[in-house]
Amino acid sequence: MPPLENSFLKVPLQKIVQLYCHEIAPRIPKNNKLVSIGAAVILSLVYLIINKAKPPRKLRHFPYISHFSILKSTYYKESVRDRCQRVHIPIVESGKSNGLFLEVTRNGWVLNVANPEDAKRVLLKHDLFPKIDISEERSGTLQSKFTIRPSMAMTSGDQWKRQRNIMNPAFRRSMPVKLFGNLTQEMFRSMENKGNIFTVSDLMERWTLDVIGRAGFGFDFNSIQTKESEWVRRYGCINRGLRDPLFFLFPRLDTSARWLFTDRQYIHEQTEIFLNMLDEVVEYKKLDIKNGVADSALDENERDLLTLMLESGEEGSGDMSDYELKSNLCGIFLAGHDTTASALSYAIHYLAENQDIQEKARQEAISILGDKPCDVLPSIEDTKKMTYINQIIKETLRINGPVARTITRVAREDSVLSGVLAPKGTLLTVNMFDTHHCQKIWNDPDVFNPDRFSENGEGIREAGEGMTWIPFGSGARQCIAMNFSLNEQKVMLSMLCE
Ligand code: HEM
Repeated sequence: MPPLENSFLKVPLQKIVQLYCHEIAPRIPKNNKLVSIGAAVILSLVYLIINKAKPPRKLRHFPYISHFSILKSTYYKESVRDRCQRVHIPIVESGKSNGLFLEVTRNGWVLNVANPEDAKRVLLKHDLFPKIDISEERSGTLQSKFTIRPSMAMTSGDQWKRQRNIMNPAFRRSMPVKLFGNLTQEMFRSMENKGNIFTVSDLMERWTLDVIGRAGFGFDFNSIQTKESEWVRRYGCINRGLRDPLFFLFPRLDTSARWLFTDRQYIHEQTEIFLNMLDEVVEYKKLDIKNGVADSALDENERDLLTLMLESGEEGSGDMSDYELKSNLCGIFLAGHDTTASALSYAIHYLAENQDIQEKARQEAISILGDKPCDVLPSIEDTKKMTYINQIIKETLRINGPVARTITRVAREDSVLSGVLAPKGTLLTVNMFDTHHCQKIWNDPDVFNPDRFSENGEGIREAGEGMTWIPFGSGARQCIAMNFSLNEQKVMLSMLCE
């Protein structure tokens, strides 16, 4: 199938030879060997570059997006979402692609899967489509120190299964709604006396950082109170380092050439300090459990995830080394901080834009929490009653979910998707953003409408043939903290609306 943009890339070798023989060679002065060889070399190079810009032969039956389009996107600093909207959606809706198309990434050509039926196949068959292993290629980088192996989110097969078995019970038991509520109150208090103008995304980032520190391993970043605290600065510095596109695209710069970048060296030092702090926290938690004093004053669902994970290991769910534990804490941090902060910021944005929806949400919050002048902390039972606020959260995650596509998978065998062969070794990603914005699935996909998720709304089709609403992925590798995050959001939004 032809490329979807820039047909100049479709240049077969034959054409290049013809071009040389008919157009260039006759114009070269006779016996000028140097010019002839030079022209031939330049043309061969052009051919090689152009050919490199195409997917490998075994994948060329899929439509593909050219390198040029990626370069353009990078040049204009387009966000992943804007890029999906501008480039992907027309392809997905064109009818030519069946929601399957190739795009080049730093891992190579990746098949984007943006139709619900194939998404279901890829996500449910996680043994056939495991996550790719980038640990070796990224070894020694900041990314590998903080996020990659051996954390559960980045492993596959038995290593993943063993860790998930330990973490599942911990996430099932943990639902610290009191903590969410207390921190929301703390946020309201911190807003008093600070004028009337706030940057919502900043507030949400600080709130979710405190939530994840306390709920993750009982550590108080104190970010709501002050941005200047030592640990907030340190974590901010690491986060900045992880997002730096230069080192992300060229991992070698982060290892053998790091000596050239003093700021990068500083970020690595800060990361080491952060990781040492986690080592100490794990040590203390283990001692507390041994001495029987771990969070004993708290309700079961309010205890931190690290304690619950350690207990779950002791109760026979399996073993996790200290290194794995630490790496999972980092994973929980990264997966759980910005995601929920972004989801909440967008929810608040849509509520501000749609006053009628905001009023309906407020009425629901009042009917559940009451209308007293003081803040009421929602209980787990209360969050279950928040049907309309839940619809708002689901619609926000559909229209602007924080995770646009899954981590890259690899086909372990020849597989057939929508009747087309994806040979063994094909890299794939399920593109949630595209699925969530496809007109074939959703009416007016760019309109914010929480009623899609009412009892008879179109969003309920997710339970049907394929997977149409998948902001948390699906199957065995679905986000382990989906309920945790949904309740976190319900507590914040209901208290804010009330
Ligand atoms: C709105 C909030 C969130 C969204 C939209 C979200 C989305 C996702 C998605 C799409 C995946 C699957 C990725 C894939 O299949 O490649 C995932 C996995 C994961 N998420 Fe979340 N997430 C959210 C919040 C959280 C929070 C709060 C935590 C931790 C407290 C968390 C921890 C994880 C972990 C550990 C995994 C890996 C699961 C596994 O591989 O078995 N996420 N998340």
